[in-house]
Parts: sequence; structure tokens; C-alpha cells
Amino acid sequence: MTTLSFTKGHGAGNDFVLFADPDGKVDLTAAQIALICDRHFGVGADGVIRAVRSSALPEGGAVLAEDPTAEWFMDYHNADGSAGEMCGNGIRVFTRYLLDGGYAHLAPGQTLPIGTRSGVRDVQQSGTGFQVDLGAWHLTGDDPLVRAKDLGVARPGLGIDVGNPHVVVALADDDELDRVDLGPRPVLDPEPVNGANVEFVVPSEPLIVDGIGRIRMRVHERGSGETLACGTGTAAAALATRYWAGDGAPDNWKVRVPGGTLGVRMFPTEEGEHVSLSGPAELVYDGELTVG
Ligand SMILES: N[C@@H](CCC[C@H](N)C(=O)O)C(=O)O
Repeated sequence: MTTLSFTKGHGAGNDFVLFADPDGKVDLTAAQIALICDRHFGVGADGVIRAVRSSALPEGGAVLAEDPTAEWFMDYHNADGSAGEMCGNGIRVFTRYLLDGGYAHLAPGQTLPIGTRSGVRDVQQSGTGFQVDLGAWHLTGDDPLVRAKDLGVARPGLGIDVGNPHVVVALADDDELDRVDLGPRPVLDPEPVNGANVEFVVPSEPLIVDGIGRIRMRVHERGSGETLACGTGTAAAALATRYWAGDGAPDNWKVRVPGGTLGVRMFPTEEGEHVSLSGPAELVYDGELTVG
């Protein structure tokens, strides 16, 4: 039996169980993680985040080679126990957890480098929440047809990688977005080799206000099902909408999701265009759980 002190947190309703394991001694199985995330038999969450020192993990070697100051690694697992490369809401909540727990410090204007399975990600304060540079993005070329319950005919998807894989589908209007049933996992044809998170988007009316693009989005996350928000998914959705909109489309976006609104910004760097995500990060309560 392992007893863990945990904290429950969320970013725009995308919720996580977080615990500290600085020296990498707690190795939960996929079944244990799935039980913790179960909303009836466990704490209930979209994922589990372990705060572990990069130096205590095999994956941490690459992280420390990229940035020797990336002391902390966000060890993220989905609700079914599968490992995720990156979590855009999770990393903001993780930052709040590190700061409130005294594991790290972040002065205004500074950045906190955090290790993830998709590399080092820099986080900084933004209003009452945080902004994370998700790094360089790319079209994957995996553009499957997507079938979802109550949506009628299959729709074309656009594959986008922002550190983890996404397929974005444009819907006609709010009625379609409200109608689609994301309980069952959408069927992708062909299925990308590593699976994908699937985002459904509609443009707001008007699409652009004061130079900022606006869309609504719902998501079915790989390994977690429908969630109230997906940070990397909002970045993929904004990138896809800008791609479809063509020349003159803005680089700043507001993405409305069932759990709130997140900001997305695209900006040039020496290694190509990066995309950043900003939004809230809340810690809700502390508890103790025993896993057998
Ligand atoms: N909720 C996350 C994404 C979590 C990982 C995802 N389900 C995957 O398997 O890639 C976010 O906020 O980005």
C-alpha cells in the first residue's frame, strides 16, 4: 500500500491530481492511476501529475541536456493511465503547485523551465494565471476522416502536433458543436499511429474582434475522454482555424471551451514559429489517498 498526499487542481475545468515525488520513488501502475482518476471509485480527475526532479528520471537526461536549470519534470498521465507527452492546462496547474508548495520560485518577468516528455517548456506569470511557450508546432500530415456520434457524415480532420498529437475538425455552427456526443471516442480513418486528441471547432460571429480571432471548441482527449478544456488542444484548434482562414488571419486567439476561455498566441522564433497558451491555474483542495 502507498499513501500519497495529493492536491486537486484544475485549469479551466481540466482537472488533475498532483503529488510530489522529488526523488522518483513512487511508480504508480496504469491501473492505480486509472483508479485515482475514476470519478466514482477514486478521487476523480482527467489526469495525474507527479512532480519529480528531472535528475531522478531516465527521461530527465534529455531535459537537463536541453536546459540544466529545468529542475522539475511534469510526469503527466491521462485518466486511463497512459503517459502523455505534454499537457497545456496541466503545466500551468503544475507551476502553481510548485510555487505554492515552495518547490520553485518565479518572479514577475522571469520564466520557469519545466521538463516534459516533449522537451523543456518555459512558463511565466500572466495576469492571475500563467502562460506557457508550447514550442514549435507542425502539421503532421495525418488528416483522417472523423466520425463522431450525432454528427452525421464524416468530416475532414487536420493533424497538428504541438508537443502531442491533435486532429482538428471544423463544424458548421454552434448547433453542430452542441449536438456532437463526445462520450464515445470519435473514430479516425485512418487512425494516427500514436492516436490523437480530437478537437471540434466553430468560428465565433464575428470571427475577429480587435485583431483577436475567436472560436469555440469541444474536445475528446486521448486517454481521458471529453474534458472541459484541453490546453494543447486549444492551441491546435487556433492554429487550424488560422490555417483555414488563410492570409491576414490573426496570430492572437481566444478559445472558448466548456470550462472557460484560454488565450493562444503564435510568434516567430529562430527555430520557427512557436505557439503559447495562457489561462488560469487553480488549486482546489489537499487530501490523502491510499493505493494498493
Ligand atoms: N489536457 C491536456 C492534454 C493531456 C494529454 C492528452 N490527453 C494526450 O494524451 O496527448 C492539455 O491541457 O493539453
